Amino acid sequence: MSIHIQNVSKTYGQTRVLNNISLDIPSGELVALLGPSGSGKTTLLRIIAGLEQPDTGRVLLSGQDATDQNVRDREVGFVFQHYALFRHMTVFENVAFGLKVKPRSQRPDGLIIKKEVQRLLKLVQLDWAAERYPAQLSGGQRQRVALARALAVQPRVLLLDEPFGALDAKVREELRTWLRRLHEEIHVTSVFVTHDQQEALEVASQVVVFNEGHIEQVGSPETVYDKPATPFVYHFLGRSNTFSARGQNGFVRPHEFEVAAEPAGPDFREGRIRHIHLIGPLARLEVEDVHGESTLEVELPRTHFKTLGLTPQSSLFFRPEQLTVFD
Ligand SMILES: Nc1ncnc2c1ncn2[C@@H]1O[C@H](COP(=O)(O)OP(=O)(O)OP(=O)(O)O)[C@@H](O)[C@H]1O
Repeated sequence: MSIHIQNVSKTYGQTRVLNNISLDIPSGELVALLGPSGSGKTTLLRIIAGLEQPDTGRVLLSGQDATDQNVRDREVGFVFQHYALFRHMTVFENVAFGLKVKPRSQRPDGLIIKKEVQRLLKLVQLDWAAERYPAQLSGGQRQRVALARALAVQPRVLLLDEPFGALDAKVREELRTWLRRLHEEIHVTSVFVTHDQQEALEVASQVVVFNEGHIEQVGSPETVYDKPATPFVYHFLGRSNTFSARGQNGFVRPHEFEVAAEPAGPDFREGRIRHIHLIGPLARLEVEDVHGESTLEVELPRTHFKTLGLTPQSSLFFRPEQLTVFD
């Protein structure tokens, strides 16, 4: 199902939370709403769901105006950060819930419900846990149950609000890959809210970057990272240094420096290493620009770092491989 947001604004008290937002989400996409805390992502998600009304503007689902449509009639599935599973019900009963509470005329019979729940539990790789209670599962497993439960009613769109927000880093990473694969399998239009750049870039087919109630840029993960439309997008998507070269002011990412232990050419600058952080396969260096009086962050593969034989206080020669300049 496609989603069209047209000129949506929303104000709470004195605060304009969404400022004339327009956004088209084609059917079958997996879209990330990415932005800092308070930028309006959740509010937009709730407006798409029908849990919140926009002050102005419209929401079209499959081309039909749904602005005044009830939540129940929109056929959306919801997954929140804090898995709101029923604690007194087994995993099976949790997933079956949405089907069992349907009006009698639409309710599938018991055997069909059973088959459907088994299919969904297989899809989220939890068929072995059907008889367990939520308390007997890990956080990541509970989120997968929540997803299976949301899918049970065959939503036309799946809305996820920081679905992995409460989980630890390793589990988050596993679930990202898992969500992307699941989406490839079921292809339901999905929108998820995150403030984690890595998560958005890894999982989504399209990323929508929010800032203070407006959209800064919409594009594929490659586009928003490689061709940021604004300085805000550039800074939000990764670490950056302010840099001037040949009379131009711009930005350089820490990994975009060419580095050497000796002067290696006329446009190399000299710096002094202040700190060395070894982070897994990377070496992150804090480097004081000898002439510029600024501190820069320089990142290079740890193997390369080793071959240079650098120590704290050594000199380092560097030049940007590219300078990103905004007009
Ligand atoms: N029901 C409400 N009443 C009043 N203010 C609200 C309400 N809901 C949200 N806000 C305010 O609207 C702004 C945007 O909130 P929203 O939850 O959409 O942001 P967000 O980008 O999703 O942030 P986060 O990542 O922290 O959830 C915030 O300043 C928030 O305090």
